Amino acid sequence: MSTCTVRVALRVRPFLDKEEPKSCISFIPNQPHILIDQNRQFTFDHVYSPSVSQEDVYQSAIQPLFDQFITGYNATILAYGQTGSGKTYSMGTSYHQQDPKQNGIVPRFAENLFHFIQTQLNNNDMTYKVRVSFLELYNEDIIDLLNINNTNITIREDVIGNISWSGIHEQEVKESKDLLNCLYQGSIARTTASTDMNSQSSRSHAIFSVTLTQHVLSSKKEITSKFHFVDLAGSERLKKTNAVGDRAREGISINAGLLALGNVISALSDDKLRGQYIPYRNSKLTRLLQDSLGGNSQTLMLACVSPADSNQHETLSTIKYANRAKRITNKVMINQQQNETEALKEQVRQLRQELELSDAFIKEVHLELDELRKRNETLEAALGRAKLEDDELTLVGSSSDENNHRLSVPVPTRTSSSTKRKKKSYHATSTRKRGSAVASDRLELIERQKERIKQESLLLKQLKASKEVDVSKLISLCQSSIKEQKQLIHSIEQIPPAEPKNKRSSLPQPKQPKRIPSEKTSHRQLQVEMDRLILENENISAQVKQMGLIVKRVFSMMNNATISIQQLKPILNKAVIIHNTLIKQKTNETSKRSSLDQTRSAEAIYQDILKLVSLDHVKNHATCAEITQELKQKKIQLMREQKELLKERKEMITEFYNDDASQQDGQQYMDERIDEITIQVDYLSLQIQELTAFSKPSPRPSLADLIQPLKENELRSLLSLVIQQDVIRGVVKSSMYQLAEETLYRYQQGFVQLRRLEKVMNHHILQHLLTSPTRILTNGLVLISGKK
Ligand SMILES: Nc1ncnc2c1ncn2[C@@H]1O[C@H](COP(=O)(O)OP(=O)(O)OP(=O)(O)O)[C@@H](O)[C@H]1O
Repeated sequence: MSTCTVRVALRVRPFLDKEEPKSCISFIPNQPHILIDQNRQFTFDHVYSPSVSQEDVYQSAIQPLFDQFITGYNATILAYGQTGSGKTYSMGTSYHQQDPKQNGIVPRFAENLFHFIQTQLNNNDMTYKVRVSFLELYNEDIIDLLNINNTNITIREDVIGNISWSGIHEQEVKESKDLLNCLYQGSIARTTASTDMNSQSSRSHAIFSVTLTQHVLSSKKEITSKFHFVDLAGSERLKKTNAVGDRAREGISINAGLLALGNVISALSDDKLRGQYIPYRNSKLTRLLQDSLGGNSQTLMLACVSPADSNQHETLSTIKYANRAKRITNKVMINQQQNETEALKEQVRQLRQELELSDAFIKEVHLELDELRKRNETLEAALGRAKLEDDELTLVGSSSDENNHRLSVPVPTRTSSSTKRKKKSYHATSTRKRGSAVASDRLELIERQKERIKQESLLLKQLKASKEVDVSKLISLCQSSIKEQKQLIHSIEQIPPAEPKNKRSSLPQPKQPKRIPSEKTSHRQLQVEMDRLILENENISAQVKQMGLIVKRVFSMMNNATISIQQLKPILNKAVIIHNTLIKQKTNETSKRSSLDQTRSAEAIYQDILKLVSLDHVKNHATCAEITQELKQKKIQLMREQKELLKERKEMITEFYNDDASQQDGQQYMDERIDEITIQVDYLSLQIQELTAFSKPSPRPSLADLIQPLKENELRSLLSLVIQQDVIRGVVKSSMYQLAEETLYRYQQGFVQLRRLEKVMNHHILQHLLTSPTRILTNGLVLISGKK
């Protein structure tokens, strides 16, 4: 594995007819630098002026990536820039150019790739397979542009962190023409619309991917590499495009995605943040591009800008964005799949390595265990001595049991030898009891240790005999062994100080016999060790607490509005699927005219119910209300911040009134920050709107209202369903109600789905249905059927 930084190319398009030819950018001949606004200089890997041809761009920036791609490395080109800045033109992902000179990157790449494969035809040891896919990310929905009906796309991350998209339709292509056909077909399906800034503006992010699999027949090696061509939607400012309605909504979603991408780029390019949490999961765009940013891919950012003075703000913003991306480092490797023998050899090598590690580890454990045994022995000896000494002290310092209890002023007396014996045996018993409890704990731990060592040896023997062995089990055994050893130390060190000390405190203290220095040392050592353990314990607790805080933060992040909406989405999608199935079945039934009316009105009711369930009840769900509340608060907070910033901006401008450069800098920063916050506020407004939209309509039809106008047979359809599901549970047969079985089945299916969702949100509606007048009818019907 090697590392490489993200390369950045800046391309300045020519002026468009509608633009006043006043430029905000100047170039330094033969140097990859640009000057914007006369005084701000930026340097990139490549800088292309408007006169640079498509061919030159390809040769200088893309060809090196292509060369890496055919060697087995993943590659990505990210076209970024404001709307109308030339991203699609440069990538060639949308237009079928009449003039081949105008061909963009993808058509040139296709030519290049199949030319390469052609040149390899003489090599009988190699076979090549090319597959393409085309994804669109529109309003946070992933759309498969080569199979619009495909809704199964998921993003996965494997154990070593590689990202793959599964479920996407991949089309195998045999020649350049096929590849371009897929590109054009997908481009047609891509969402474009006219905005004030571009008559053919891409309103979504699009990723066209080419996968090359090279098969080496002799060694059965397989090398698979992917090339992603990412055409990001325009990074326009909403105000500037005069976008309203759906366009504004798209704009917010686009900007939110780009903002998340910007945050990932910032996190990856900030040296201080390197190795820390990268917010890939904040949007689908960043999740899809995770490998291309900081992952296993050679990446080129193609930053497209307009030279027009009127676009200076956006141009500068794009340049700054690209400037940050320069600092990202990716970790790249050839994606090679070995044949089975090689894979097994590799596995054996890894196992050997693990075995060596385990061996060393077990040796260490044994050494530690020996050490512990020795310490245990020393401590036991010390304990024995302490016990003896305590017994002696007790004998010297206390009177008989009787005297102890009877005398208010205890008189130290010299005890007879029989009392002494009694006393000695009493204390010996109590100390023994205490000691034996601790000792039995310790013995148990030692026994367990022995047992574990046996198990470890067995596993080791198996390992040596090359039998299949669970290395992780071995490691876990060793780990628990260490844990128990710690417990053992703890148990040894936890032996309470001799109890008589406390007893003696209320009695006149006899003269303490001199302690042997070695014991003092051992007690001191014990104390030091205990202090160390306490400190260690405190440290661990602090770490656990910190982890807890992090987990809490992650949970709270996961609980944010976007994710909650996403959690709700599948539920709503299910409702849509049920609805679609109904419509499909309805069209199949057109011949059955007699049942059509009934189907239609029952279906309308069913749809209304779905609406109530999927929208109203979702919106009114407690969690949803909480989220809405949180969002509202967040919005208020952001609006406050927005207000503060505006104030700050005003003050700053006044403060730097005499200093043009500082004034512009401050204004620029503030504008960007305000933009970011505006995007967030817009986004939140939209979410709040979505969440609250359906709780407003008045008067809202209740289920009773819905059921009221039903004809008898329609009511029966609905009732039979309720009866089937909730009351009789299959005892009453559908034929009793003269319902076409198909109709009943259909409704049943629908309600089964609703029933599944009941736990989440649907309780009220079913409750209502069962307690409404239908309940009485239901009971009546049940009575009639005589099957109560
Ligand atoms: N280097 C260039 N040479 C000639 N014409 C260009 C160049 N770059 C862009 N254009 C023209 O500028 C217009 C806008 O370009 P394009 O549609 O590629 O922008 P975009 O960045 O993809 O916009 P959006 O994000 O809205 O899709 C098109 O008419 C295109 O032909």
